[in-house]
Amino acid sequence: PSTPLLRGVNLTEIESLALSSQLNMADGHARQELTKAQRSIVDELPDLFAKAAAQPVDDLEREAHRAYLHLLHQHSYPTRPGGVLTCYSSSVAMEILARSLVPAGGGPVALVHPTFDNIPDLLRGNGLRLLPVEEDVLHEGSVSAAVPEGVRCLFITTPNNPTGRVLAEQRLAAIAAECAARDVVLALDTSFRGFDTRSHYDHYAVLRDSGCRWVVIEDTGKLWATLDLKVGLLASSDHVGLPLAKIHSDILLGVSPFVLVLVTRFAEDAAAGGLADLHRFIADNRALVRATLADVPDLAFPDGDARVSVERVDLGERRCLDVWTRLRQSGIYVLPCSQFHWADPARGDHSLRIALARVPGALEAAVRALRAVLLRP
Ligand SMILES: N=C(N)NC[C@@H](O)CC(=O)C(=O)O
Repeated sequence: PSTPLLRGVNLTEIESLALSSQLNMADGHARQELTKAQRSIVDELPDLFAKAAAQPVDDLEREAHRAYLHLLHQHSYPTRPGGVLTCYSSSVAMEILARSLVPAGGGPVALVHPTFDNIPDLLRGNGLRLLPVEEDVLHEGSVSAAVPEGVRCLFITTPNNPTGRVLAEQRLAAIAAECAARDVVLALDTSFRGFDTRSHYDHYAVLRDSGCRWVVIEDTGKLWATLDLKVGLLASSDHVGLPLAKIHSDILLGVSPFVLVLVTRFAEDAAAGGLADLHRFIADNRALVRATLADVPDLAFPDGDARVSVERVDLGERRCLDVWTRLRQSGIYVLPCSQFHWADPARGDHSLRIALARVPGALEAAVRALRAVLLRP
């Protein structure tokens, strides 16, 4: 049986246990130090606050969309009114999408497997049935297998969490064409795309050219240590045929213009070299984890070319719950992977996920403690 003690507990509940720990390597939020350039943005906050108060919020929203999406080379995003809805977080955007799919009727939602469990939880919480689509089926092989028969929507997290796997441009085009032919809504969660330049081809141009009905969820919250001051973006095709704007209005009037201005400034700094620096920072932290654990027997890193801000560790015969529990006794937190395998949790019972957007010193201390636990029988 899967890790019984964590049965019925979701990943976010496990992450919340770690929130006050100095050695929290659990959640995928950005908790590294601010760079010098980012600190100077924070020093400007009083002026940014005044700017946010003075300018029309429509302008600030358009500026934030453009700064963030152009940073990631997404030049063809929809600019029509309501084409990109701004939310407090990507999970709020996810909830709006899930609710909008319900009246559409039709079959289940096909969802990439594994992926972060709040996605299946939000979909199921709205009464939708789910069909898992394994990453290998999604990324390779016949396109018709990637779009199961009778589904109303195909939902893909790319880059995926926790694997970091990125949907290639040609594959996206092929899947989008299949969805167009079968009138299946294609939904992408691209929350981790900031870390991986392989996901910086213009997804919106590919989706637009395919003619399919599509939705994309973006998240500014994973990249910069802005204390979760962030926005989620809910972009959609003009013929998506889902009541996204209506449900969005049920949930919020709008996000804080102050957060919009902050996101714009961080995105501008990222475009001026900050994003490349962040990529190097995450790569160095990934190398630190792998070097520190290099001499531990019966251990592997299954996502060899991952670039996202998390790293999965395959524990061999060891059970993730045992390791997680022993680490927690020292106030150190990582994330067990069972719940990522939302359709078959046992497949995650022998792996952990380590957050990489952390202060290197803290990360090293946590991974050294993990090494000690793994070396002790
Ligand atoms: N709404 C939720 N559940 N938020 C948690 C999520 O942001 C954590 C995450 O995505 C990760 O740890 O990979």
